[in-house]
Amino acid sequence: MVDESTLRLSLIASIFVVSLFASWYRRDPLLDAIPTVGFSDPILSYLSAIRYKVYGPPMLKYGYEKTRRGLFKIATFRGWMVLASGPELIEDIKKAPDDVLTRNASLVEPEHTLGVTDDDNIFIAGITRSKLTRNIAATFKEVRDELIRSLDASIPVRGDDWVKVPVVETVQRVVCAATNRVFVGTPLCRDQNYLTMNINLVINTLKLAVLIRLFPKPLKPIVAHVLSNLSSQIQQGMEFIRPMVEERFARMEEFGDDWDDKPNDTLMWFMSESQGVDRSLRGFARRLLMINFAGIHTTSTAFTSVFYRILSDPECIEPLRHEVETAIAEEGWTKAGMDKMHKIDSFLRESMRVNSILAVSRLSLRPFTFSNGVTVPAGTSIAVPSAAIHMDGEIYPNPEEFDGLRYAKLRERDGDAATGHQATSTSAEFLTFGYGRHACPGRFFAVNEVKALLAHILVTYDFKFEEGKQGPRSFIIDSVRIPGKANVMFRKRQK
Ligand code: HEM
Repeated sequence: MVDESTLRLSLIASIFVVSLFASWYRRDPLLDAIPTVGFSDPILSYLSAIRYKVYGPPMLKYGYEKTRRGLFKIATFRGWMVLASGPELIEDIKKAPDDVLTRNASLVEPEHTLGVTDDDNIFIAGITRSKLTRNIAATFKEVRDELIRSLDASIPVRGDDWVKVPVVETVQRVVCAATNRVFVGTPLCRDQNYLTMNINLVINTLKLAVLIRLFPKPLKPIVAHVLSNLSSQIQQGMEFIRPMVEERFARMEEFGDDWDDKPNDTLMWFMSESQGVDRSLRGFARRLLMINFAGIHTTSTAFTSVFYRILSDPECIEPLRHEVETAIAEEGWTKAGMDKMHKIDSFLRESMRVNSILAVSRLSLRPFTFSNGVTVPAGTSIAVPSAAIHMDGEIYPNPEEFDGLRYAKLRERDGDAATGHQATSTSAEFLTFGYGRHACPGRFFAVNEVKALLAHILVTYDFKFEEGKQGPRSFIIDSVRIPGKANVMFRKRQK
């Protein structure tokens, strides 16, 4: 008897083999005009695709240096990826309308993995850009309360003793709780099962996306249907929010747009602003999963990476503490206080600079012609090799050196009016948050949260890597650099 999982695997393997052959046939001569890093031959290009999985950043750097400010292509398991650099070509991508270059078919295949539609995407980005960002100062106190509450539970320091804390898992939980304080409020943001669901969602989605992406478009829904537990995920999300949604709808019915203790959270914004889009419980659950997906893992990764850098260079700790204490003395624990922390901001931006790999990933829905006259066919992945641009010595002096104060010094030189050096600033030369119309709308919230967490840890604890251990090696999952796991020793700060 063949069991069900063997049958599923065989089905997937057969679809995969058929689609590989199909994609060899589908090579478009338009792409021949673009230089290749690795093999151009359709069959050997699969070797390059394997190589790219292991040596992505050096291959991007090689292509960038060979074609400076031009185009090159690399074979990946989902076909050719065209890499564009230089301000003009990046501007071309930025200006292209969504029905020509879409970001929806992005790395995580949101349509298949999270069941997210184009309308959902536009709606979520809009709420993040307007409501979430405008409420950063107003919700700061809640976010900070939740950060502290969650840290206290995860770092049980007593007396002067050191305690060992697994950083990656702890940061994910703390960030998830604090962010969800603004997404769904209390008590749900403290429900450990709810947090676990959202943390696992990222990992499950990434794993599923890696598989789905191996298949051509027509086969993706079939593969997703066979492998995904999407409907049970959404169902779970619905059960968590059902009582809140029912109660809030009842209030809206009774009092209209406003009532005394109307919550100021993302679920409420979703409910109040959703005229013309799906207003079902399922729709709200799906969008909450999506915004958690967009915000939790990204923010935790950004925090963990910069925290490891600070741990690796203990001499920077005192100046950073001093900055926090000065800013808090002037502004208190507020968003204005966070805005005064230029050194912390600079460390975070520098950490994001050195960790970026690919940016502005798009898929061409129609043939797309760059301003240099080169056309790519419909169905081509296009991206910007940020790993190479962020390491270009003409843009960043001593690019290989991690200089935590790089941007703080530039801000001091250029004065406060110069905004281009802040962690949230995007440009064709700093691409961690993307660039243009779709640049991350959650970046202002995320940067503020990372700074609040870092500032609190700096002034509350002493911390160091375990005796004899150093920062763990990061690894790459599909163009995203993930910090490795490590234990960090914490104790109450000794003044
Ligand atoms: C350090 C943390 C974060 C990083 C590094 C990050 C990075 C990104 C990147 C690279 C994009 C794609 C941009 C493009 O393709 O041009 C993006 C899009 C997006 N991000 Fe973030 N993000 C972070 C945090 C957040 C948070 C906290 C939220 C929401 C609470 C969020 C919501 C979104 C949304 C809704 C989009 C889609 C924008 C659109 O399609 O127009 N992100 N983010």
